[in-house]
Amino acid sequence: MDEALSWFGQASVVVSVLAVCWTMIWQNLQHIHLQQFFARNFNRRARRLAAVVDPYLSVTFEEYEGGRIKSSDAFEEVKAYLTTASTRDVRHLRAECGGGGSRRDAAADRDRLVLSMAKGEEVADVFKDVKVWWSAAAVPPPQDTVPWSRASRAERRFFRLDFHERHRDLVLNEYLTHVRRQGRDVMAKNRQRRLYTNILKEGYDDGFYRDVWTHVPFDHPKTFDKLAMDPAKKKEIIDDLDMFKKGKDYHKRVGKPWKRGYLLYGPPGTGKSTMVAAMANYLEYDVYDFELTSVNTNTDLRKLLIETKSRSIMVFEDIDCSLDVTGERKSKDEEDNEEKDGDPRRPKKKDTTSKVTLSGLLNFIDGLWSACGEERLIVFTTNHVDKLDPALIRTGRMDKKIEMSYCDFESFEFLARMHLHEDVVEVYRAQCDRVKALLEEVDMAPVDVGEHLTPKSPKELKLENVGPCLERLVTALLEKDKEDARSGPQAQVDGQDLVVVEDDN
Ligand SMILES: Nc1ncnc2c1ncn2[C@@H]1O[C@H](COP(=O)(O)OP(=O)(O)OP(=O)(O)O)[C@@H](O)[C@H]1O
Ligand SMILES: [Mg+2]
Repeated sequence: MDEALSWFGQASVVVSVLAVCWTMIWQNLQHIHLQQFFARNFNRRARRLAAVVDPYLSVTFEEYEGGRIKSSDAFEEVKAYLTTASTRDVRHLRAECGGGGSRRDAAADRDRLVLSMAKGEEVADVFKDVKVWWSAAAVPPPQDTVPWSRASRAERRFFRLDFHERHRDLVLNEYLTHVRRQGRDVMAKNRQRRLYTNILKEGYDDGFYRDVWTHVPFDHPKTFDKLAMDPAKKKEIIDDLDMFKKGKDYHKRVGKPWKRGYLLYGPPGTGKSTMVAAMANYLEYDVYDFELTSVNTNTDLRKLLIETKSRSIMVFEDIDCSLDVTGERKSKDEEDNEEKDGDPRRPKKKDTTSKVTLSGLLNFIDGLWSACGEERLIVFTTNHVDKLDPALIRTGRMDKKIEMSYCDFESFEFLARMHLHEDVVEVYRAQCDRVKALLEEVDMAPVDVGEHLTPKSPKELKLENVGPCLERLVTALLEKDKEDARSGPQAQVDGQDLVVVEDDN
C-alpha cells in the first residue's frame, strides 16, 4: 500500500512538472518557433507535426539587406507604419532625429523626432478582423562588412511580424501591401521636402563619384491661392496637375512613362519661378533645380537624372541662357568635340553655357533613360520662347505650355486684396479705375505691381491708410507710360523685348 502511495506521489510530481513546462512552452509557442527547429533537425513528417503544434509563421524586415549600406525601403516603411501603434501601445520607444542623414538635415529638422518601437517591444495590429503581432529586435553587426561605413558598425535592427498560418494568404498578399502603402504615406507626410541643386564638379574623386546633388529644406511659401493669374487658366493648371498625380494607371495603360513636361514662358517678373514653387507645394514634391552651366557632358546630365527621386519636379530655369537651344542644330562632329571638351581631364573653355548639347537634352527629356523613376514633372522656364528650338518644345516633350503675362486688372485686384485689404477695390473705387485704365495701356509685370502696392510702414497696413500705396502704383504706371512713349518711335519690338536703337544725335 505504502509502495503504491509513494509511486502515486512520484507520478503526480512528474505530471505537475510536465504541466508547468507545457504551460510555459504553450505560452511562448509563437516565439519558440518549433517549426524552424524541426525544419533544421528532422524530416518532413516531423515538420508537419511541428506545424500542428506551432501554427505561427513569421516575416522579418531587416534594416540592411545583404551588403547594402543604405537602409532598406521595406524596413523604413514598416517603421513608419508602426509609428502610430507604437506611440499608443508601446512602453519603450526609440527616438531619432527627423530627416536622417547629414548634419545639415539634423539642423534643419531640429525639432522633429521620429518615434519607433525600442528593441524587445511588441505591438498587436488588426487587419480585416485578423490579429497579427509586430516585434522589434536587433542582432550584432556582421564582422565582414566595410569597416569605414557607419551603418556597418551599428547593430542590425529588424522588425518581425508573427501571424497564424491560416491567415497566410491574407497577410502575405493584402496586409503587407497595406502596411507598405500606409508606411509610405506616413513617410511622405512627415518628410521635409527638399530643394536640390547639382554639385557634380570635376568628375572623379579618388576614383568614386561624390554625391551629385546637395539640398536644403524646401519651404517656399507660395501656393496657387497666392498667385495672380487668370482664374480659368489657374484652374486648368490645377486640374492638369490633379490628372497627372492620379495618372499612374493611365500612363501604364497607354505605355507612357509617368512624367509630364511644362514650359513656362513670359517676360521677367511674371511669376514663372513662383509657379514652380506653387506646383511643388500643391503636389508635395521635391524640386531639383538643374544648373546646366555646371554640367560638363551629356553623360553627367544622365547621371544627375538617375540620381533624382520620384515625386519630384525637375526645373531648368532660363533654358535659353544656359544652353545653346537657339534652333541652329550642330553637326555630329561639333557635338562630339563638345563632348570631348567636357572631359574633366581636359582644360576647359571659358564660357558660361553648358557643354550639354541639344540632343543630350532632348534625350534627357524623352530618351530611354527618361523613363527611370516615375511621377516627375520637367519644367523649363524662359523669357524668349521664340528662341527655343522647336524640337525642344514640341508636344510630347513639353506637354503643356503656359504663358505668364503682364499684369491685367484682374491680377491687379488680386494683388491689391492680397497686399493691402480684402475690401480695397470697393473702398478705393476711383483710384482702382485709374489703375485699370493705365494697365490697358502700360505693360507692368506682377512683381513691380506687387512691389508698389507693398505697405511701406505699419500705418499703411490699415484699410483707411492704403491710399498712398495705390498712389505709388499710379505714379509708377504714369512714368512707365511716359517712358514707353519716349522710346516708342525709336524702338523696335523684338518678341517680348524692347531693343532701343541708338540715336545718332
Ligand atoms: N503672378 C504673380 N502672382 C503673385 N506674385 C507674383 C507673380 N509674378 C511675380 N510675383 C512675385 O514677383 C517675384 C518674382 O517673380 P518670379 O521670380 O516668379 O518671376 P519670373 O517670371 O520667374 O522672373 P524671371 O523671368 O526674371 O526669372 C516673386 O517674389 C513673386 O512673389
Ligand atoms: Mg524666374
